[in-house]
Amino acid sequence: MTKHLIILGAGGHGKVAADCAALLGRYSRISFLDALYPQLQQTGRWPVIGKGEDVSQFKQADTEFFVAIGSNQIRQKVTRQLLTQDCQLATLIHPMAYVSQPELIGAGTLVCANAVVNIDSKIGLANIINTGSSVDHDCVLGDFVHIAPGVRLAGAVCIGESSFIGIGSVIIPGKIVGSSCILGAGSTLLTDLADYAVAVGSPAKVIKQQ
Ligand SMILES: CC(=O)SCCNC(=O)CCNC(=O)[C@H](O)C(C)(C)COP(=O)(O)OP(=O)(O)OC[C@H]1O[C@@H](n2cnc3c(N)ncnc32)[C@H](O)[C@@H]1OP(=O)(O)O
Repeated sequence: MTKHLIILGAGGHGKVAADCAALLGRYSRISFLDALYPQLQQTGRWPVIGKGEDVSQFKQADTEFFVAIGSNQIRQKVTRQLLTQDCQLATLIHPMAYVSQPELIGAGTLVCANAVVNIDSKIGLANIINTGSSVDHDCVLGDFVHIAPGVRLAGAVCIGESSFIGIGSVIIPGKIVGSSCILGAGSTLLTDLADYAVAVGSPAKVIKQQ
């Protein structure tokens, strides 16, 4: 337990990531970088030690980084910047989550408490599989996807890059959601969604294109 975890983004989602990381017992230190530093010195029980642009200053052989930014677009940008700088990304799977094949979870992803990722489901880079959500068998999630708390993805659902599936929504088996889509809170998706669609309701209807 000698590694230092540095989390970018000291908001609520960052604290959830730190709480998960602390339970894993892999890290001797957990710290944050945030744009509000130096005014912001602490979040939860963890120190804020610099700004996001200070990454190179803190990069050591024993350091892992985690991007805790809810916006899929900003998380994508910051994650790509870290990869360009050869930073090691942490993958955080809460000890109370069930993940059938951890090797199919992309780097930089957080799987929160009580989430389930069932057999043969593949999760891309820097996803958020939020609290109590389930991704059933044979799903394929692209990079930078956010599955909000309590979502239910049935078997063989595909979600394109940077799409957001809102809290408590449901997608029936085999449906395909394009890239950069938004499915509103509490929706039930019975059809495929084209790229950039925003859909809401039960059954979900497209209300606009992003
Ligand atoms: C731990 C965490 O907190 S993780 C974060 C979880 N957060 C979420 O899940 C947020 C989900 N967000 C939503 O559902 C939002 O309402 C969005 C993104 C779908 C739409 O937001 P906006 O683009 O601002 O749309 P807006 O609020 O203007 O609504 C547009 C119309 O869609 C309707 N609408 C919006 N969301 C929904 C919804 N979830 N279900 C049904 N109808 C909806 C509105 O009532 C409105 O209808 P009207 O035109 O007849 O008045």
